[in-house]
Amino acid sequence: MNLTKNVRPLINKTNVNLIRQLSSSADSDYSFKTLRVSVPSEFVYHVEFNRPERRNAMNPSFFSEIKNCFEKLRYDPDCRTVLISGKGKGFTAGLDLTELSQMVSIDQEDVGRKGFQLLKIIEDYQTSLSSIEKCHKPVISLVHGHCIGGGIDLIAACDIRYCSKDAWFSVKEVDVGLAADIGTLQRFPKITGNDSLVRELIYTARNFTPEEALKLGLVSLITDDQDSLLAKGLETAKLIASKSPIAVQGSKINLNFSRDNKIEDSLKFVAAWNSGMLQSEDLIKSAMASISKEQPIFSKL
Ligand SMILES: CCC/C=C/C=C/C(=O)SCCNC(=O)CCNC(=O)[C@H](O)C(C)(C)COP(=O)(O)OP(=O)(O)OC[C@H]1O[C@@H](n2cnc3c(N)ncnc32)[C@H](O)[C@@H]1OP(=O)(O)O
Repeated sequence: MNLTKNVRPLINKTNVNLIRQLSSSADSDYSFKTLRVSVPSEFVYHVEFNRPERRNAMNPSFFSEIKNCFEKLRYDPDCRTVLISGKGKGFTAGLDLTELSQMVSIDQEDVGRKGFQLLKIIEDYQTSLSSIEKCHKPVISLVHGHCIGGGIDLIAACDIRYCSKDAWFSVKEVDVGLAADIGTLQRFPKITGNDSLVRELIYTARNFTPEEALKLGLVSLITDDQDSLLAKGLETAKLIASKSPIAVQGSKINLNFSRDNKIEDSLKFVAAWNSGMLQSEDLIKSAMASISKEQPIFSKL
């Protein structure tokens, strides 16, 4: 028996365009210069890099807007999950290279003072990308075309990564004369668990393919094209958004804690966490819905 025969696909190519048309822009709190934020479905936010003419290169406005955007999303009760993608030919070309030359030509004679100014810039950029990891809502990055340098730093701070067949990746920092300093060296090895290949990719800065990214565990899905990438991302986001926000956001917070701490400490953390959260109405609601096979409706969080 063909079990899928009578199941209508949630999303297909034709209604991807419909999704684009229907997705309403987020309210004015989310208006930015380098990002476009929309709401393609209830509780699902879509953050799109919006400098296609510069291949979505990451300039100072981009870093400050990413931080503002994800700090807002963190506590926005209308948001339960976030999609990130790039407008135009690719995801992002990484650091805006015109910035790099400005950064090193800081108007200070003294090397120590120059160093402290650079320290602030690096810390600000780190804080910007860490705001994605600190956002309580699961963040799904959707990579098409190029994902270079700072792009790897950024997707490494996301929860889930999908890409399309045309994607290509490069940890490019060594080629521009620096050790990556805003997350790749810290997060990428922990995501992939293949120290040898990770080091090869970092030291050589060579391009790598979606297949290699899949084998590494950097991405968990490759789609045929950008439309199906968006469709698949939205499908996963909608599924996550239909679950208890207490359970999903608690899971993200505990996964991140466990990654950075010992098992014994993480067990203590989740025990303390759940001694509060198990008292939530979401627990009974979810359990009852499982028995009655009905779709539960959860209050905003
Ligand atoms: C404290 C800081 C920590 C952060 C460190 C991060 C480091 C990094 O990210 S290292 C990686 C830097 N990026 C690169 O090396 C990529 C450079 N760009 C490219 O290789 C190509 O442009 C690309 C493959 C992305 C796209 O190629 P395509 O043929 O499609 O387009 P182009 O004609 O090359 O580019 C179109 C215009 O965009 C400008 N542009 C592209 N990338 C950047 C960039 N990274 N920074 C600034 N501007 C960029 C390019 O100059 C073109 O502009 P125009 O000629 O005025 O049209």
